[in-house]
Amino acid sequence: MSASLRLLRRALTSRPVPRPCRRLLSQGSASRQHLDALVKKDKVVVFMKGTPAQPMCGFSNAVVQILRMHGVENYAAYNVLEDQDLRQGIKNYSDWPTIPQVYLNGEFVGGCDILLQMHQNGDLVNELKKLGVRSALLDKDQGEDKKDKK
Ligand SMILES: N[C@@H](CCC(=O)N[C@@H](CS)C(=O)NCC(=O)O)C(=O)O
Ligand code: FES
Repeated sequence: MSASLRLLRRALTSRPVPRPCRRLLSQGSASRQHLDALVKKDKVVVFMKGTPAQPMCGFSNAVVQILRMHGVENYAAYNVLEDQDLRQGIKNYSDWPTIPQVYLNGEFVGGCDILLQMHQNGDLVNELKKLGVRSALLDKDQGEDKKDKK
């Protein structure tokens, strides 16, 4: 049987093509390409419920407050409550099941528990420093160091 006949027979006899996997083929706000661009566009990116000015969930609020403690106010925040494709898409993208999600320099860092841990163990100050994002806490520590040395 010729190759083209074989293809034709397969097309006629095969079962219906399954629905495309949304995770791989989703378009628009949930496509991997779009999300890749979003997380890389800004040094600090947060996917959250609500906005930094009006968080709609305690977990998202915790991330906003931790960043605020570090003097980080000027970051890209995306409200997943306004876009259900984005809400699911970002979970698929990071393979992390919950919101909020924090990205530093295009890298997924974690949700509010991880950010809190990084805040407590000093990793967040260091990461922000590496990114060239000034941390108010770092400034404060250095100010206190200088005072101590006087
Ligand atoms: N322990 C999590 C708390 C976040 C969490 O549990 N988020 C839930 C409730 S807001 C969530 O995103 N559920 C799925 C959804 O709402 O899409 C963290 O560290 O970020
Ligand atoms: S919206 Fe209910 S716990 Fe976040």
